[in-house]
Amino acid sequence: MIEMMDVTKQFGRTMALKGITMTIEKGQIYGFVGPNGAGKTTAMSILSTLTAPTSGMARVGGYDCVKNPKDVRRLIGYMPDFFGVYDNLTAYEYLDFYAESHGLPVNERERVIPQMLELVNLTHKTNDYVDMLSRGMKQRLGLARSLVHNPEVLILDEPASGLDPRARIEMREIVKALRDTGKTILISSHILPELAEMCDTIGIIEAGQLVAAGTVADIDRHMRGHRLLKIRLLGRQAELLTHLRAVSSISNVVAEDGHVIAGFTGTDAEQAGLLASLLAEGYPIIAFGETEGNLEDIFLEITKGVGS
Ligand SMILES: Nc1ncnc2c1ncn2[C@@H]1O[C@H](COP(=O)(O)OP(=O)(O)OP(=O)(O)O)[C@@H](O)[C@H]1O
Repeated sequence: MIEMMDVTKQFGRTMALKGITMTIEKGQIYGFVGPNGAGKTTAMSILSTLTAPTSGMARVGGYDCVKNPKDVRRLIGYMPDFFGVYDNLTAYEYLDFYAESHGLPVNERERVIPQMLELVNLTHKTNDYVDMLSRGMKQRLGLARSLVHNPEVLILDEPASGLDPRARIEMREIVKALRDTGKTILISSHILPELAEMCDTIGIIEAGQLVAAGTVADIDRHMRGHRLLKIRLLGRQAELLTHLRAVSSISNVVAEDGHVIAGFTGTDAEQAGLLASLLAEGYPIIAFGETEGNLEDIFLEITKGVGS
């Protein structure tokens, strides 16, 4: 349903995208995760036909985003990360304005808009002015706006940004409900565990490149052989940090909550050897093992903070 083939985008001297290739099947929910400036918004705005790629090809529903933008726009609902709202319109009028601009006739608008307001839990705000709504409500109204023409594909750029935990959960539940209606969804977020729960596939993007993509389990597998060791000891922590930083199979050594965490690329036997050597050096170790990589750890391991 969504395809990008070696897409690049250059803004002046900045290469915002350096060759992104990805496919999203119909009915899938795909999560883009990446640090600030990674290129998520740029990729989404290319798919939404608002930005032309410098090279490569982007298609939605088989239509080329550059050659057939009207066909693409009919198929997609785009919720940008920042969107203006009109101060002197009510929630109903706001949606009516967008529905009309999509060419929906009056009777259709009268049918659809209350449904959209209900979907995003804003029925009670139907006649309230948009600028009086809370941030979470405005985000939900923005989502409703992207849905008024019943698009098959949704492109949601950080729909939960700036929301409190309850509003995030509400937004997540709405996105899941939309997934259950069979829509294909591309969503970006910094909220990694939420994406893991919602998405079929996660793409980790950094400095304009897709550095890993697959199911959460795939990405985890990709990271095997790059396990995280967690060591707890009674003293000599600073000394251990220096010691580990000099070991070639170890990277990213940090002290965290009374533990030492280190990336390790060695084999099981080498891991056993490392423990034996640390004990032989007299380090007072009380726990030594691998930590379960959650999505947050995996993300931090894969991305090194380039370009953020
Ligand atoms: N219109 C533009 N003109 C110049 N540079 C741009 C423009 N839009 C984006 N960029 C640059 O392209 C890079 C990617 O930006 P983009 O907004 O796509 O990242 P992002 O992953 O969405 O980040 P964030 O999480 O902060 O929204 C950044 O270096 C940004 O400064």
